[in-house]
Amino acid sequence: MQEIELTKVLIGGVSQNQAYFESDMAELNELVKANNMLVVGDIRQNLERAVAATYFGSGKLDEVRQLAEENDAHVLVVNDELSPSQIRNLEQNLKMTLLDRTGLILAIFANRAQSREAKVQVQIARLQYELPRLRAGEQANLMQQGGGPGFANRGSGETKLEMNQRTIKNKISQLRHELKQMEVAQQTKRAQRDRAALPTVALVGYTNAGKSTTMNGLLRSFNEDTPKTVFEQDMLFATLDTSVREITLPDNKKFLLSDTVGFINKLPTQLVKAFRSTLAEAAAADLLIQVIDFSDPNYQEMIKVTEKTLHAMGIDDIPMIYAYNKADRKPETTFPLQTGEHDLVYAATDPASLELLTQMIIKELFANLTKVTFMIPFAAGKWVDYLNEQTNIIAQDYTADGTQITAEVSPEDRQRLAEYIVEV
Ligand SMILES: Nc1nc2c(ncn2[C@@H]2O[C@H](COP(=O)(O)OP(=O)(O)OP(=O)(O)O)[C@@H](O)[C@H]2O)c(=O)[nH]1
Ligand SMILES: [Mg+2]
Repeated sequence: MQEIELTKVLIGGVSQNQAYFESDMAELNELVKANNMLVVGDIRQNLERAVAATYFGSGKLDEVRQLAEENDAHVLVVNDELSPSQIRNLEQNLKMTLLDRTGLILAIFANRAQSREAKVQVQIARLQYELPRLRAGEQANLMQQGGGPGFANRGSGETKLEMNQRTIKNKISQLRHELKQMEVAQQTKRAQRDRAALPTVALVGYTNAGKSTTMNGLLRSFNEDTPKTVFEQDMLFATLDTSVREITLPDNKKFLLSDTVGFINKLPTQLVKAFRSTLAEAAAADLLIQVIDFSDPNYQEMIKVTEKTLHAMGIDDIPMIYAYNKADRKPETTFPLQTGEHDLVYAATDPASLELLTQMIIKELFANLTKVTFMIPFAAGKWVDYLNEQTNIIAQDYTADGTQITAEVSPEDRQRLAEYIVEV
């Protein structure tokens, strides 16, 4: 197989003595890899604050220039979001292409987006990012993305830049409109599922924590025949779309499980907004499972980032299980182990762990089920089917008057079938 030549890049960051600077830079390295580029050098500077005009100080810039030359690198990726003028100044000063952390994350998302919805969301985020960063030379690029201005010559005094800004703004509102329509379709689907009254669980958490692996583990444990598994990979942002699957437990209890996009420190605000609808599944869930990479020394910071992001998306007040994953990578750690009412230490690849996680999910979702006996007349036979499909049947007898069924039911079902109750 032919080797693909990866673009060589330098990564750089200014540290203000932040506690998490090291792991932040390591993460930037992973992000660069996820964008199919190769890190050939690393530049760091300790400063009270980044230099307003050029991010790095002038001595550091000489160092960057030299390192770039030695390693034949033409791209510099920096660890923060830069202002448009910082990017311009640096590009002129270094004669290199500049990419900031936000631009890099947006590029990864753009490459990975699969569904139409994810693609539109990412495109909106990218256009919003580009809007204040427009330069005269970028017309061609925008025309390709935006499909042309479409409304030439509005007032002769207008500059090309303003024209372009209007083109982008127009494109953004057009895409938003498109997204809205997709959201309506999604909501309809969700409403249909709600009618089926299945409780829903959403896996959330930092990128690469093991959400998809946990989802696949649960699917394989219970749905042997058709494990429509999801994509899992040791790479940041492997998952960009929400996938929902139904899980049926051996006693016929059912719930919906969804896998969602991962979060990251300094997730571009444009993307936080853009992914609100992707995360609508999580917002509507009865239970969240926050998957945490317990083997990462930085896991506590990752929890904070996850909670901050959830909050920014308006996802609060949903019960949450804290699932400390990858315990198999910590030799001193016993697992599976429930360490609190809502906490467990586990490994997504270990069947006993998945069993414990399942027990905790059941406890949260089905605690309010009660055993009820119904007498369902033949004329209302559809409810016999319903109970057999949706609940755990304890006993079932066919009598001259109809079907007598004892089942574990939710308060909603109990109310729905109240007229047929003979015993509780
Ligand atoms: N050793 C070990 N590796 C795990 C475990 N769970 C997940 N992994 C690995 O961690 C990597 C990331 O797993 P994913 O399930 O793709 O992570 P994710 O949270 O879905 O990540 P994104 O979709 O990128 O947000 C993969 O290489 C998995 O094989 C575990 O329990 N133990
Ligand atoms: Mg995933």
